[in-house]
Amino acid sequence: MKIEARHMSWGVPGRTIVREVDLVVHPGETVGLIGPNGSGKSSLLRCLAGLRPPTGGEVRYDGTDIAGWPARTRARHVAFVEQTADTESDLTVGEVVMLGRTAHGSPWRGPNATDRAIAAAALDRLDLTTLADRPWKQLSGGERQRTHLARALAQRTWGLLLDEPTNHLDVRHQLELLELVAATRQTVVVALHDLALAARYCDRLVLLQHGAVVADGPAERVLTPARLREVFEVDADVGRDDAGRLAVAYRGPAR
Ligand SMILES: Nc1ncnc2c1ncn2[C@@H]1O[C@H](COP(=O)(O)OP(=O)(O)OP(=O)(O)O)[C@@H](O)[C@H]1O
Repeated sequence: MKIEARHMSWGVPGRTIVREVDLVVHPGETVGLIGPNGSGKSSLLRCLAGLRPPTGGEVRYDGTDIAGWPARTRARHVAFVEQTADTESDLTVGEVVMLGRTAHGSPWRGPNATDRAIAAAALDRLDLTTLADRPWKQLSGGERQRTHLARALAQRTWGLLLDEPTNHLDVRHQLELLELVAATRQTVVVALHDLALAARYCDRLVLLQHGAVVADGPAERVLTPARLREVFEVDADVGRDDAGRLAVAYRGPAR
């Protein structure tokens, strides 16, 4: 599925937060959304998910403007894992993952055998099978984050939008999650703070500054020392490690 923003803006009264973004994410592509705190990554993802109607321009799925689409229709196209998740629910991990099937079933019946099999596979993929019966609110931050990704996978959509999915994860789970994301045939937009991981696992990087796209392309073109200084306000060396992967070494905050 192709996900597109066309001259898309979003804001609150008196303030434009996402500015005339033009973005095309091709079917199967993994695009990394990077930018400093407050640059508009979460806001843009919420617009792409259809949770915030743009104040200008359009969001399109496979060329169709999604304005006015019911939530259930959107949920059959795109799964969204937000940065902050509710902690008050009494559901078990398995039940949270089963929520991913809601958009596919009839509201008058519970999950069927197919739903159960899909949810079990998603739990297994995120290494959560042994936690399936645990109350979700008792989990650690990283376990909760993996549960939300499992819920999103159980949704079986062609689009996947992820807002900093690695921020609570230990190193092994970060790498496993990003390998999974990079390997999926889904169209993915993932906001990431770790620039080296973004460079390694994404096909392309889109850099936001003050709500506008200031660079869009392969990591080696986007992550230049000059741009890291200008946008992230850090002095950094960008090179290649022994395996040929892009490496970013920070010297410190720009002075
Ligand atoms: N509903 C809102 N009302 C007012 N301001 C908002 C609203 N949502 C976001 N903002 C502001 O818009 C800016 C962009 O926020 P957003 O969360 O999109 O940034 P971000 O790039 O995801 O940041 P971070 O890296 O810190 O998660 C911030 O200054 C934020 O305070």
